[in-house]
This record gives sequence, structure tokens and C-alpha cells, in this order.
Amino acid sequence: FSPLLSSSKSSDAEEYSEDPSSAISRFQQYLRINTAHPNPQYREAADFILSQARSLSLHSQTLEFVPGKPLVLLKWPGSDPTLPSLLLNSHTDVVPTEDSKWAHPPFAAHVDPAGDIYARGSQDTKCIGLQYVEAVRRLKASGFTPLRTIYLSFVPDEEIGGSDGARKFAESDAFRDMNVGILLDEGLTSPDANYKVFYAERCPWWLVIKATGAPGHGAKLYDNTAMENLMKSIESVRRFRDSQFDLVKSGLKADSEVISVNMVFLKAGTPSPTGFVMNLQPSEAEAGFDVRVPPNANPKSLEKRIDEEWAPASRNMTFEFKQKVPVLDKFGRPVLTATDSSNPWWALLEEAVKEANGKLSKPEINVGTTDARYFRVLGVPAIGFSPIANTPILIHDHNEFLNKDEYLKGISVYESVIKAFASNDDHARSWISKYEL
Ligand code: MET
Ligand SMILES: [Zn+2]
Ligand SMILES: [Zn+2]
Repeated sequence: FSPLLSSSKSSDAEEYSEDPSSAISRFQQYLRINTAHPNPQYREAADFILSQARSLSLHSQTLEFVPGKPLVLLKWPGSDPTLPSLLLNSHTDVVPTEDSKWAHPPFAAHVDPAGDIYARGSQDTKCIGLQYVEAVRRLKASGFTPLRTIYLSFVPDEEIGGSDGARKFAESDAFRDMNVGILLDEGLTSPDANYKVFYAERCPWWLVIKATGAPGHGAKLYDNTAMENLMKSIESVRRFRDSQFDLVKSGLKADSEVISVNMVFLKAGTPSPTGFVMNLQPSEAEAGFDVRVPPNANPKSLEKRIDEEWAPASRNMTFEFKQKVPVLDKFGRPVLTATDSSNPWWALLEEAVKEANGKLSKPEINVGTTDARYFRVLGVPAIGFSPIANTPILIHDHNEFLNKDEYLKGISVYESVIKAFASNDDHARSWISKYEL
């Protein structure tokens, strides 16, 4: 027997006996740190993660690419440091809340009688960050030793685009030196019994279009006003949105396979002490759109559409992108992680989830966007996966919650996945396929 496989077999048999309520109270502690934008308590979150690392004797490092925005990196060294490492990524920040619309305060981590833990971040994504830690805790307690090095990264600013967080990290020497072979990052909650899993995601193009036009009396009909110019654009955007949404409604495409475009703000008018001046047509008007582009879309044709139909100079329009993530990599290929036999991590993940009594759905493109893109574009395989099933999707919604049993089950799933990923090298893989499958 290979010592590697026998060691992973023996730990299979061991039961982890720690009281689950301490894992839940650690999760509550993390959820109670208010890391909502625009003023996330990053320092407190970092201190909490560092205290967890100390309790597990993990190496830790705080990388501050931008002052006040700490990124905590934990390391569990593998016995063969020459192997590519495993990186488990999660973000520490959360989106803001409308507190009055919640049944329980969003940073109290209240547990109701059904065991549902209410908190902003309970699904997105303080759950996975601490589930990684708890899985490591269990693996350490069981005597497991990883073959490849395991890193855990807790990054800031994901919810505002990641420029000062994952992006700087992915571009850093520190990241290059980690020699990451496979990365796990957040996925999405699944309302059914199967976990969702993602090999790619849509790219955000946050577009602002601006119109200018002749100002004038509110009672006068004339051409080329800023408002009219903007409204023509909005009509054109709406037609395009309908065409994309129809593909989804008719079942021809999944949500994540079309270009979504949603108007997120409108800004125009001349302010007055009671609201807006009513008898003046303003000379400027603008609108913002959250556009998400799937990796298989043609970015050139969308750029042309924006330039010629949504914001044509001929109609006194200009546009800018608040964020424009490239759809293609530097070789002109869509940014995605292979899901075929060229990627051995897929088979390992599927098998490991199954061993933990879980099941994966068919791999999908994420409708939203995660930090995984910054690593995928470098050629690092990245899988989006949050082990949350049987739960309504409340990411960015009021009353976000996660049931404590689902949280604990997710820890077992990660335990199995980390063990499979960190025990595996090419030798082990060929050994398994030759003798066991
Ligand atoms: N995860 C967030 C979203 O999908 C922020 C990503 S940055 C474009 O909206
Ligand atoms: Zn997230
Ligand atoms: Zn989010």
C-alpha cells in the first residue's frame, strides 16, 4: 500500500467528536463583525481569522496591498512542497443591509427555533470562509497530513469589484510564489438538494451612458433634448434586454448564458428645495446599467452595439465603464476552467462530494461574478462551489440565513474535498485508477 493512501484511509474511519455548537458559535462570532460596505470592519475580521489560525497552529500572514484593507493568508504546509498548492478563497466583506426590512438584525447572527442563522454574509460568503477553517480543524484533529500545501485566503472588497483585494493578490509575487494548482471560491446557494458548481462566470461591464442636449422651457416641444436622447437609448437597451430575456423564458438558454442588462440608476433634472424644477428641460441626463457578459458572448459586437445604438455620438451621447472585465484572455480565448478529462480536479471534486453524501448539479456559468476570475485569467483552474443546498437563494437579499445543520454538513463536504485535493499527486492518481476504479 502506498503510505499516502493508507493514511487517508485511516483518517476516513475516524469520527470527529467536537461539540458542533462550538463550530456554530465561532460562525456567529464571524457573522457579528459588521463588514458591510461602505465601512467594513476589516481589522476586526482579520483579527478574528488570525485568532482562529493561532488556535490551529496555522502559519498566517496579513497582506495589506492597500492600507486598511487587510488580506489574511493562512498556510498549512504540505509534506511535498514541490507540488502545486490548493487555495481556498473567500471574501470578508458583505453587501449593505436595509436593517428595518429584516426579521432579525443582520449582524446579530440570531438562531431561530428551526436552527436558521440569520445574518448578512451567512450565505455570501462568511460561511465558506469559516467552513474551510473548520474542515482544517477536523482534519488536523484526525491526524491527517496534507501532501500538497493548503492555503486559505480571506480577501477584502469582493463586493465592490476586488481591485484592492483579489486583483492585487493575483498579480502579486506572494501569489506567484504560492504555485497554486487549484482554487476553490464561492459558488451560489442551491434551493434543491444538489450543490451548484461553476466553471466560469459572467463578466461585469458596469456602463454609464450620458446624454446632453439643448435646455429649454418645460412647455416647449423641440428635438435633441438630453432627456429625449437618453430615453431613445433606454428604449434600445430595453429591446435588447427583452431579446435576451426571451431566450431564457423560452428555455433556449440559461440565465447565465445570455447578456443581462439592468438599469440601476437614473440621474437627471435640476434640483430645487422641494424636489426638482418642473418647467425646465435639463441639458444633461445619465443612466447606469449593470451589464453581465457570458464568456461565450462576442464582446466586439456588444461594444459596437453600445457605440452605435446605446450611446451614439450622433445623438450627443457619451459612455464610460465603471468596470469592464475582459471576456477573453490574452490569447483571445473565453476565460473558463475545463470540465473534461483534461482537468483531474473535477473528477476528484465529484468523488469527494459524493463520499460526503452530497451531489453536484451539472457545472454551470455563474450568473454573477466572483474573485475567481482574477485567478482563472492567469490560467489557474478555479471552481466556484459553496456547499449550501436545500436553502432559498438570499444572497444580497433581506433575511439572508443559513441553517446550522446545512452549515455543519458543508464542513464535512469540505473536509472530504480538501482531503482528496491535498492527498492527490500524479502518482496517487495513476495508482487509484489502476487498482481501485
Ligand atoms: N459578487 C458581486 C456581484 O456579482 C460583485 C462582483 S464585482 C463585479 O455582483
Ligand atoms: Zn460573494
Ligand atoms: Zn455578493
